[in-house]
Amino acid sequence: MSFDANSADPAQSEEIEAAAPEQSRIVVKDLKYQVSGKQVLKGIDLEVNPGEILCVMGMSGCGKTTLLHCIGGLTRASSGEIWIGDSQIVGMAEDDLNHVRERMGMVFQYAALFDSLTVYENVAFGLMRRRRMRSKQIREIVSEKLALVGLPGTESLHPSELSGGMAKRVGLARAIAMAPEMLLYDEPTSGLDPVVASVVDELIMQMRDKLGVTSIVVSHNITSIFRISDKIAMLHEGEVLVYGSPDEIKSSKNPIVQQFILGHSHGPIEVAHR
Ligand SMILES: Nc1ncnc2c1ncn2[C@@H]1O[C@H](COP(=O)(O)OP(=O)(O)OP(=O)(O)O)[C@@H](O)[C@H]1O
Repeated sequence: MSFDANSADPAQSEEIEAAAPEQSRIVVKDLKYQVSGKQVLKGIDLEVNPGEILCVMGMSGCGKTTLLHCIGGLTRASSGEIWIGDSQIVGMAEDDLNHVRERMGMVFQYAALFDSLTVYENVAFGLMRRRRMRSKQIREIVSEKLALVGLPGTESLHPSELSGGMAKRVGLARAIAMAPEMLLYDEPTSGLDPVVASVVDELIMQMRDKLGVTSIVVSHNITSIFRISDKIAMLHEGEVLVYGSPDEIKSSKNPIVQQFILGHSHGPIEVAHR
């Protein structure tokens, strides 16, 4: 599978070139989220440099998805700051937040496709709503993105005809069709066999390497995390337990970190060096 950034739609390429890299820096300061009397996020501090991949790992229920949804503007944090470039989105008015959301793509844990729509209509959904594009142009983008995720020619299928892995990849095609500056992934490889998981890993890295996309990936997949990340944060009970490069995390002396890595790894951990 290959990806040719030059073959991307010209309108999209212009948009990417126009986007200042600093505008895709993500900074989280003392972020708190409380719901039903429970303090889910207890003061998170994180930073993702433009064009880097941050992987967020941690035990089930530690707050990873909540953090991702706060950053993506889907969940309103209780307090603290989230900077997307020079926009601080905690407490931001809905209209302004919509503009920031348009710069981010979300890949959801369960694909979140519309069951009544075809694959084509699912991937084209955002393009038809947000851009004044000719239908020929939309068809070309959809076909290009489906090929990119390894699903060429699946336009006419319905979600019920897709395997879980295919549905995830359609979800990814839908997110990248919008040429986002930032991509937020929730468990992009869960439920996928190792071969398809490594294809998804490659795609995430291609989005960084070819298009400079800034990414946050919530994952339990240790092999994948150490393969793709520039930085890793481990959350524990709503707090950042450790944050650093893959090498730093791998050599952390923290027993919770070591236990998590060993318990979730299915072989030797390879740290990729760019
Ligand atoms: N709207 C909500 N109402 C009540 N509890 C919530 C809500 N949102 C999150 N929580 C609670 O916050 C905690 C963290 O949830 P979250 O989904 O962020 O965890 P996670 O680390 O992503 O877990 P997993 O790895 O299992 O997906 C959980 O205990 C969850 O039940």
